[in-house]
Amino acid sequence: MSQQAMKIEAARAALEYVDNGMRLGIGTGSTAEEFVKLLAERVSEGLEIIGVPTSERTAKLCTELGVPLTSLEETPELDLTIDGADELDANLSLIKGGGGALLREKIVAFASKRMVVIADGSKVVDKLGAFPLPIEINVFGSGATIKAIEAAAKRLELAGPLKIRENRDGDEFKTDGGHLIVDASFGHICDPEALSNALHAIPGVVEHGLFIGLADTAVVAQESGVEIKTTAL
Ligand SMILES: O=C(CO)[C@H](O)[C@H](O)COP(=O)(O)O
Repeated sequence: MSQQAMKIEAARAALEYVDNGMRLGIGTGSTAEEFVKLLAERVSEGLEIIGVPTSERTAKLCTELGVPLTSLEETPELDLTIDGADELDANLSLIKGGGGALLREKIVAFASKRMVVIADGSKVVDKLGAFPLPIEINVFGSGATIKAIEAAAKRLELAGPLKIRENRDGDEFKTDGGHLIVDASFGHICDPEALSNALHAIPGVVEHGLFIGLADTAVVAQESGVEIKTTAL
């Protein structure tokens, strides 16, 4: 099965968690897009849900496909968020933000009673960190913030290149909120919680892509079929 086919299988299996009347957080990325397409089919057949998109990109796709949308201003509490991930470990701690939507994704997941992650098997790791950790930073003072991130990482015995993300045309990538993304190639992160706390202590860091204690279920598509991973909340 191709990776794309596995993404579709994970997205399809995640539909099982969606009930009529739910207020849904809707993720960003290629796996989440497969979920939106399948969700739109169910909506056209009569499923009644309302969704909060985690990016402008997801909002556009939902609107094109007829998935009804709301905002966290109108609907501040959600029943379920379904979203992809760049990496997930056995505790269902995640690295997210490969698509640059980590801030809205984290706000939406935090506003949800549950978060279900959809992924193909390549995203499952023993230790987080082979995928560079996306860190969203304010444009103001970005140089000082990057220095502070380096220093915080050093205190945790982490090191590695920090790279400001660029668009295909070589310009600085800007998030939907107008911030920069720094991709931090720290390698294996032995204590994700300590790194999370250290990054949150830096004023210029808006948010980071470590999602700890947010996901309770992962729907992972492998060659052999779909596997459900859960964590006791
Ligand atoms: O965090 C994300 C976007 O910010 C995505 O969920 C993550 O990058 C996974 O994307 P894909 O499903 O395309 O592999």
